[in-house]
Amino acid sequence: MAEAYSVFFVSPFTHPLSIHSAHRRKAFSSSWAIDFIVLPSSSITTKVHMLCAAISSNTPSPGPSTSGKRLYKLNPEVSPHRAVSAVRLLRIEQGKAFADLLSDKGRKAMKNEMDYVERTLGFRTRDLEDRDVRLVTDIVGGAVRWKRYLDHLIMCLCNEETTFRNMEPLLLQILRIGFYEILKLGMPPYAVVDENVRLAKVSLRAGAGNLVNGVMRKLVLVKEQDSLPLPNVEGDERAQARALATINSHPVWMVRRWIKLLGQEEAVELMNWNNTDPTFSLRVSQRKGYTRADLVVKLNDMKVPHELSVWMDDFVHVQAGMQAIIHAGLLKQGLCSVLDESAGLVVSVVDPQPGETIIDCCAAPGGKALYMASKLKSQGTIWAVDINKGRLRVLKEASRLQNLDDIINTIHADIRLFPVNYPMKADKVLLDAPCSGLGVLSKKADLRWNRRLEDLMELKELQDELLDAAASLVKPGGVLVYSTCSIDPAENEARIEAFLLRHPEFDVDPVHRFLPPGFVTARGFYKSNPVRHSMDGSFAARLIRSKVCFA
Ligand SMILES: C[S@@+](CC[C@H](N)C(=O)[O-])C[C@H]1O[C@@H](n2cnc3c(N)ncnc32)[C@H](O)[C@@H]1O
Repeated sequence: MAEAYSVFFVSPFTHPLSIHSAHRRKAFSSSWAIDFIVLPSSSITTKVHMLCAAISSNTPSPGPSTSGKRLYKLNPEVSPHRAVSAVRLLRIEQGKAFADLLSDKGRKAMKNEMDYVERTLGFRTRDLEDRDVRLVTDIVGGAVRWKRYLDHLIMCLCNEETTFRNMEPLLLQILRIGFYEILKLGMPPYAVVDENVRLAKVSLRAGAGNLVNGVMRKLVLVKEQDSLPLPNVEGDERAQARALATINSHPVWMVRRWIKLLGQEEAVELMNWNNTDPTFSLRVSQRKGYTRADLVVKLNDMKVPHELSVWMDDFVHVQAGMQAIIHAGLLKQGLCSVLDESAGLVVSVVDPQPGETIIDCCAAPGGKALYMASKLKSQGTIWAVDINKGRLRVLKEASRLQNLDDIINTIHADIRLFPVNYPMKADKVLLDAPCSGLGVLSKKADLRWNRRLEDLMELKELQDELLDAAASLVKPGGVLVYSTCSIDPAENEARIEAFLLRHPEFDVDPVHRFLPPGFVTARGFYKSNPVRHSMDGSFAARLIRSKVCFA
């Protein structure tokens, strides 16, 4: 069993070596601070305790001490990425964290992660290095995406179904991590088993370690024999959907819906896309006098693998290395921003022109508002409205960073009440509506598990209300663009057809002249397909308000 380590504070008046000499072989100096030493708990003899007590009355007890230093329990035998991943997965399951990119966050966030480890597991590990952060990002994102698949295998390999059903949450996370590392990351199986057994033992108890050992060794065996217990895709439509949902780790309702809408082959391709590691696009901030060629030079210097967007002149597609981009400060300096190409194409549909007034009805955190503002070339105004104050603050800060704050005005409001309080009309109105996000499941690992079929129905009502409000802000002859990051027709085409019935003063303006042909539907709407276009799934309809007054 792994040994727990304790960190002892050494009085500034006593040299740590005096404790080293008291316990010569097993003690080593803490890497955090020169006034701490680390000792295996089992070797903390009375002699050491006495020595510690003698050298300083400041020796801290667990928790904050009067000297401001704390007694940490360090476990250097548990790998930091594994402890952090287990605790983060636990917090995601409890609804206390998102499975977002950990590598986006700075050092402070990493320290927070270790604080959670200490609070949850009762010890800290050594600090996370960059490599560990990347591993945590991969493991947390992957274990969340593959949850249904992993749980199915864990359940099959437990002796009793009840063992799985009654499994304590932390133990389940440890098994998910181990299964994911072996099955999807291809890590050396026996090393993974050993490490996960150790984590279960030190964070729970010996019996938990034995269970992890038994279940994971069975996994290694069935994997070697190429006989993973996965369901066959057979039976009626519901049974097939259930099997595909397990194999591809998605909720059954989504699979059934996609098979109905797209057919089985395309539904499986879509699930494969959702399960791949997300890639990102960067938009160059031309307002800062920066060109795509400048950005490419920087990315080459940083050895970040990238490709020029084939669809838009100011976009670069990045396969990996977001951490390096963030650390280099490119986003903070406002030289570029993260924006998926599919969102950029929505702005192409709006086609902002210098001198125009544009209302962005659901603007925060501002990806599209900022891009639209940069296209106005210092002439025109964007009214960026959003109901969420915090997200609006992010938009405001980004507009300042990108020198666009002379164009963008932020307004905190519910767009449904906005026309009453701000009786204005604009040349163009963009409604980027709240939606299910079914087009961005590769980027948002946990979203699939938080969505229900009923959400689509509830969102429809909100989308209709927002559309009615947005329509009243369009001047005669002006343009209304409705967009979502969903691939579901109920939130897209169906909303527009229902809107046109309620608003005969609007007509569809087909988007052919703004987009490459592969993105335009027969009805003249914009639609990106994750599998076909290797970007998020988005939708937009461009509608023109008649110049004639309707009664
Ligand atoms: C899809 S996001 C918008 C993304 C944004 N257009 C961008 O490009 O970054 C939807 C936004 O709608 C906002 N929202 C939801 N209900 C709203 C309402 N009644 N009035 C105004 N904004 C609302 C949410 O706060 C959220 O920021």
